[in-house]
Amino acid sequence: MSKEQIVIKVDNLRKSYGAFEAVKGISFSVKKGELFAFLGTNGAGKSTTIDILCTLAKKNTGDIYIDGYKHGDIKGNNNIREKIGVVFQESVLDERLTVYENILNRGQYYNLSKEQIQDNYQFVSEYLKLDDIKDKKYGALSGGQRRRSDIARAIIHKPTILFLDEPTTGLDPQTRLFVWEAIKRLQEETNMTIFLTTHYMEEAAVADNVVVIKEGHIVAEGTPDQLKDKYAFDSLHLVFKNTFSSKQWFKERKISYTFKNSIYTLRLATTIDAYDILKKLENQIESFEVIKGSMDDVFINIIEEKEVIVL
Ligand SMILES: Nc1ncnc2c1ncn2[C@@H]1O[C@H](COP(=O)(O)OP(=O)(O)OP(=O)(O)O)[C@@H](O)[C@H]1O
Repeated sequence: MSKEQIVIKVDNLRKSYGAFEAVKGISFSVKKGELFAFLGTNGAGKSTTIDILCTLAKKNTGDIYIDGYKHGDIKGNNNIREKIGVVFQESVLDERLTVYENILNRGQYYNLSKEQIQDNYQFVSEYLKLDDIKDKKYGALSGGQRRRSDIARAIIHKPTILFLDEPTTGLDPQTRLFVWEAIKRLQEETNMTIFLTTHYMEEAAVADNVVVIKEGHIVAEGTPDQLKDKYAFDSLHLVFKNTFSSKQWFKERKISYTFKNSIYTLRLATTIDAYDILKKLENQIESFEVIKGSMDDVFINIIEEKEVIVL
């Protein structure tokens, strides 16, 4: 299937809790097979939006299409549930059952045949490496093992779209990497669309597309590179030898900088521009560091409403 096919289309979605409007008319679309990162500060409206898309909560107004099905009526919502898998922040597996039993039960919920469930189990077990935990009770698992089981359960019916609400929060770095690699493999090898919320910007940095919401409004969207161009910058940090009159040097050349804790910071259009400056100053420098603009900068600058002007 074409990468350009739209699998999620949201138009002017609104959701209120009583008098409080949590989602204030957002519109966006997600293409088939992409890793889509839905970002925002705590309370921005991410979980509310996911709950609505997954048919677990009602919207107030707005049009939503998921994998071609219209969201909102019973038939459309039932069709949508067949096409999606969801991993919530809080686990929904039965603590008293084994991993295998939990996943099998879920397969039965989708009316899959025994053979189909077995085939699909092999598929999810390979991606989430379930062999060593298959017969363990879910309640006895570590946080990382639970996450692997949660994801496996969510994809036992091989959905078109997998919704992941902060899938790696609370995991140690090694487990986080393991879970993350499984998610990326699912996307790349099976063309599953991944709809992700995360507070880890290094995960957002490898997304195909990013939407950032703040207080229920979309405040930025684009590819990570597009967002970096607009909201982040590369910089050069310089520490000079005591003998060098650095401020005078910059003033004469009309170069802007910030100065803090003996470090001069210069904004760069690209990291290569550091080379020219370093060559001119090579005998005066005590130390230097070239720093690439990151998704952390992007997120902070978007939330603080600072667009970056490269000097
Ligand atoms: N059931 C509810 N009743 C009333 N207000 C709610 C309810 N659920 C969420 N809210 C409010 O709606 C807003 C959006 O919440 P939501 O959980 O969607 O944010 P979020 O972006 O997912 O945050 P987090 O990153 O902390 O998970 C918040 O102000 C929250 O307090």
